[in-house]
Amino acid sequence: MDKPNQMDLGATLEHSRSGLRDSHRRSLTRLLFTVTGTALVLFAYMQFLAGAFWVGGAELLASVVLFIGCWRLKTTPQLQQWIYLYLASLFSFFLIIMILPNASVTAFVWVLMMPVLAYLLLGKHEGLILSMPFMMLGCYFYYRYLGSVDSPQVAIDLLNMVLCAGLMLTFVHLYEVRREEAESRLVEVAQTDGLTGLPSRSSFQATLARTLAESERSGAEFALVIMDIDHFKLINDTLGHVAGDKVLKHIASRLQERLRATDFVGRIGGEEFGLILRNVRPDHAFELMDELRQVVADRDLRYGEDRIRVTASFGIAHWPRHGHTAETLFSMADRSLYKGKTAGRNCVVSAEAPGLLRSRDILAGGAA
Ligand SMILES: Nc1nc2c(ncn2[C@@H]2O[C@H](COP(=O)(O)OP(=O)(O)OP(=O)(O)O)[C@@H](O)[C@H]2O)c(=O)[nH]1
Repeated sequence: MDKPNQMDLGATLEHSRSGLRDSHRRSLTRLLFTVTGTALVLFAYMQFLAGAFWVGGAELLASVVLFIGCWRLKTTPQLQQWIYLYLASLFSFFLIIMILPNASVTAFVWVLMMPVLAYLLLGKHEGLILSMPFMMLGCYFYYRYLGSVDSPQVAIDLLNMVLCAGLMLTFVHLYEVRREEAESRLVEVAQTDGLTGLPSRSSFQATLARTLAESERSGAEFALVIMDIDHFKLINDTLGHVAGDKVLKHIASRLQERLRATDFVGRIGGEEFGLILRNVRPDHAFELMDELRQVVADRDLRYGEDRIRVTASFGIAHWPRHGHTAETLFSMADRSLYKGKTAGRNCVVSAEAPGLLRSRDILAGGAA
């Protein structure tokens, strides 16, 4: 049962990460548009002073487009297209100022800026694909600018440029690879419970929110279950916290073993687990959880000379019958769990209104 949970967690992580990336890239791109637009106004002014009216006019026009873009970038869904358009135009502009008849040698320093901008805004794959051809063209234009490579001094100049550009691209690429790895690791740690390896509370809540949104669209029913180990404090107090930790891991494995591929389980508190059972009717959810309750109660855990046997109580709330929001469903499931605890534990209670649907043991009056 590892796979479905990892898939769900992966999707949740990816969603939150891309959300972060999107807002970060949006503000970074807006900043770059503002800086480039302002710089172009200054360049246009100087071009007008120098009498190059058509170049100045073009730069002024480009700055107007950038300022409009800066405003549009706040909300546009076409962020990627804007970034591509910006980078391709900017890099082309760099190349044009390199091949102008009276080009300054300093124009070629922009070749080194290409990978920095492309990787910042597009990431490692698309950044590499976009910056590499422009950088190669920039180096070629530098070679043309130098004329024939007929002296060691000219060869050194060319080598300086090519080596510097190659190293810049390599280092920016390596940095981005390491940064992405570190980011993935960090998000994974934040979203996973360190003890059981199950998704953490925040990951569970994100999956619940996504499941709710999907169900609102498709109408597919689902159940939210809160499971709590009975008298867990007693295990800690009598056998120690190491034994308590082993029990938590043991329970996490049982839950993962028994659930279906479409279900989701996370550790939402100390000895509390949350389950999302998708596409399930209330009576089936109840039966499934009662089976699980039986499995937990029947399978004991070896701990040195001891054998630990635990039971758990389950509270179920069903969408849409018991609520439409995560808060309502949580509180309904919690209330059912509390009823189960006060009714003797080792039972499943569903938030069925107006009556109370309880597991067979409780109905028979024989809770363990
Ligand atoms: N070993 C261990 N214990 C934990 C962990 N997290 C919480 N606990 C303990 O879990 C216990 C929970 O106790 P209670 O909330 O009183 O619940 P309970 O003893 O299970 O009683 P009922 O829920 O009423 O059946 C506390 O003693 C916590 O210290 C953990 O990660 N490891």
